[in-house]
Amino acid sequence: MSGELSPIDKAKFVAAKKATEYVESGMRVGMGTGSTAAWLVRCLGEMVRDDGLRIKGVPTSTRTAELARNVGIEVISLDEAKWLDVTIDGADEFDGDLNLIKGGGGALLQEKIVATASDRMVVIADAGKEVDALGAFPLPIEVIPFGWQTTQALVEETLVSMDVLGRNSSLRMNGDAPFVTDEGNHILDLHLNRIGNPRQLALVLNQMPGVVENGLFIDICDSVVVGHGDGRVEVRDINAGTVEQDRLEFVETDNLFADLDD
Ligand SMILES: O=C(CO)[C@H](O)[C@H](O)COP(=O)(O)O
Repeated sequence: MSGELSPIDKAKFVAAKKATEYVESGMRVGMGTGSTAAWLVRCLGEMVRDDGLRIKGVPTSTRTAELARNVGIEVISLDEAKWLDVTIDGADEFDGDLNLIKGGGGALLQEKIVATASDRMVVIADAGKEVDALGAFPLPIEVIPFGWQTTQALVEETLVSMDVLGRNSSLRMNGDAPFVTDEGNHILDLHLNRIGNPRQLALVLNQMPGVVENGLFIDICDSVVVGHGDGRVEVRDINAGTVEQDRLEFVETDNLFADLDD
């Protein structure tokens, strides 16, 4: 790959690299979706090829499955794995209770199923993803295509009645057509600004007909590895707060960049 990585990509890389410490040979590993999770998959692929790491990976999207196979990770389905030792994934926002907004990449449904089927969920994120209160990032909800506009109206009406939303949601697009998830559904992005009670909102959303899943991950994440552009990383733990601070070097290897080559 030509050119220097941006500070944000370095931050994502060091978070991902640090999180590989949660992975040992023989484990079944859930692998997230997005640009940070892609660094994790590349790092694990390098360890499989160069260090003899033996893992079975369960991807959370077709994109991640393709990348994992390309870097030499054995890919199995969640039903083959049945239960996972650890899932490592990115996030769009995390708060002080390690609750998350996910789904910016549109893979929230598989991501939530996989994370919930894991002994441990580790989030990897650059420092800019940390917030006091969730909601500045638009909250994605996955809805079935049938009657999606009726579902959107129901969601908006309900949220207005809860004083959460001023009728501000949008259908996610992919060019001129609605974005379609791996499950064949659409995504509505809810522009909320600030979510006062994420736990209640997650429950309310999932009770609505037509809503398949929402991007609030409540009480699912166990640890967050926060990366900085200068190589510093911090590990936050749900029970123990910040448990570790470290600094990693960014080492460019051809293997790591194989899928990024022009
Ligand atoms: O939830 C996700 C995909 O559905 C991603 O983890 C989230 O959008 C973060 O992505 P990135 O690492 O590219 O910032």
